[in-house]
Amino acid sequence: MAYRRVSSLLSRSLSSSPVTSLLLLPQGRNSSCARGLHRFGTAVAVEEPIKPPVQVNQTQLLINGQFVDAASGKTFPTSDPRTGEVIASVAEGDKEDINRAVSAARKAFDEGPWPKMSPYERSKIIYRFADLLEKHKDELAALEVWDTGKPYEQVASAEIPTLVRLFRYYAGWADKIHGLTVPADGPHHVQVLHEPIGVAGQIIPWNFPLLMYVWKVGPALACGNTIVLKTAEQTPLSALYASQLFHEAGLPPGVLNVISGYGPTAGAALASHMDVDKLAFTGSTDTGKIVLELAARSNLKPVTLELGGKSPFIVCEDANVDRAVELAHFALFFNQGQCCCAGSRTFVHESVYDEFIEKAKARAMRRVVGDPFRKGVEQGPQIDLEQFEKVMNYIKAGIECGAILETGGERIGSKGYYIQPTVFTDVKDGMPIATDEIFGPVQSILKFRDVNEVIQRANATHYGLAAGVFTSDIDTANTLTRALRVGTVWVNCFDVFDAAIPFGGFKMSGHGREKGIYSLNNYLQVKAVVTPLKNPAWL
Ligand SMILES: NC(=O)c1ccc[n+]([C@@H]2O[C@H](COP(=O)([O-])OP(=O)(O)OC[C@H]3O[C@@H](n4cnc5c(N)ncnc54)[C@H](O)[C@@H]3O)[C@@H](O)[C@H]2O)c1
Repeated sequence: MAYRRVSSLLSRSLSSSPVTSLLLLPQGRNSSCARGLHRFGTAVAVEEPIKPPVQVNQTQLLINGQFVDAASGKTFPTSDPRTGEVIASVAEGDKEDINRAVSAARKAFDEGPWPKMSPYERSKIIYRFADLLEKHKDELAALEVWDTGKPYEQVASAEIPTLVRLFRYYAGWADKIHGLTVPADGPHHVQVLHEPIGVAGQIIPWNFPLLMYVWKVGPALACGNTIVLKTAEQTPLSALYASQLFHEAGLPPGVLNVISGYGPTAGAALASHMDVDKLAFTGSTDTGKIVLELAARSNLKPVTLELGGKSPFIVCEDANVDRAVELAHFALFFNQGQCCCAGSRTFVHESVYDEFIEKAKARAMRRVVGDPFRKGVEQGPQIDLEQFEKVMNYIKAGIECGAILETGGERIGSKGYYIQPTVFTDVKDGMPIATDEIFGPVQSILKFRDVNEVIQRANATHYGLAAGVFTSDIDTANTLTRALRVGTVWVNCFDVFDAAIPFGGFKMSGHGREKGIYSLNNYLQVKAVVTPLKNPAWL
């Protein structure tokens, strides 16, 4: 996912010349290669990794305002996706640590001061935290890049500013949340109070550790809740660093507890905890089903789910092909293809198909892959060996199913998890690369004939997270935006994320919406208070 800043980076790249002059182009391209036989050489990824300009200072669990070891004393490694080498050993939270964190959050909720504090005081603490994030943006960006492998420029110029903006957005909400009075039949005064829901359990994935952190923590704290957050085991570092800053900003102990650890232990303990009042989960659809069941089998806590996707990106016949190619490329390859809303089914109208695929292939071959700390790099490594192997298996499946491998398809180097930007054409709807979430730099291009056909094919999936529509015809745009069964449609743009725009899925892409005014409802209880009136309701 990206943000306004990413879109502005993109608009810049759309209007500027291609990045062929940058270093780190994939080497060894053979211009005489026939379709399907292009090979990227060893390239940049094998160079000596750049030393990250930051130290890891915080690896313990955050419980009740203190950094502590896991009760078991266990640790687990977090690794550098550029090399697979260990960055740090991190305290491994499990059920007992979740219990400790939930009781700290419970006490902080029941006894205060956070939910009982004036909303303006809460707002000021969140604003102070946003200022501290800005002050420490370089360390934060470096930690995020080291732990995730995403390009430094993306994190520094898009993700951190978005993180700060989102916390300011939620700081602004804190003192504007209020209930209603409603008219009732008869002499009754009816107030509808919007109260914090209580202790929020939150589980986040590894693809956007800091942005998932603010999507969860921002609205929950603005509404006056307390939190136990379980980070992804692949990327525990940035949330610990940020949460330390939150306490420097004045967050009371116990309000935000952060547990690093694995899903089936720490995550499952949180989802099934009897004292957690609400669960918010972002991750895969399979794990979403598990946590929903755990929530139901324990205390029926309400659950919001932000899950996977297989989003269509539809290029219509009237499209400016150059712009469509660039946008479709961005929609898929951004963040190494590791986006829940990646435009991973590129539907192209038959009248522009041939031109589109030649240009899409050329664009993928120009993609700059390398050490994410190096300036100008567009694509770093995949997050870990498991994801790397998953993506490589999908590439193999694409070839075996008869799709045409236009470019890419191989690992770059022998260290770390770099994969060549890969483009398949002649993809058919039933192929695994057209049905499954690959979560990697693999573009699948499908041909279509008319709008009704592409609507039916685009909707023929269990997912419903997002879609891109590229057309200059207002009627086509209106038809598609209404017909597509997804939570977000981007028309002639993609990955435009803004604090105020709700995000979430139809169908098996999830329940509920994050960001915007809708995200507050996830963290509020509605209480009706009815008192008799001596006089009629309206005098
Ligand atoms: N819709 C969105 O907003 C959005 C955003 C980002 C990522 N995602 C999705 O996330 C997935 C990638 O992330 P991932 O591989 O980390 O997903 P994942 O489901 O494997 O893990 C997500 C989180 O769930 C935890 N978890 C795993 N098993 C668990 C269990 N049994 N009980 C409780 N918690 C458990 C993990 O430790 C991690 O913190 C993709 O499918 C992607 O589409 C969705």
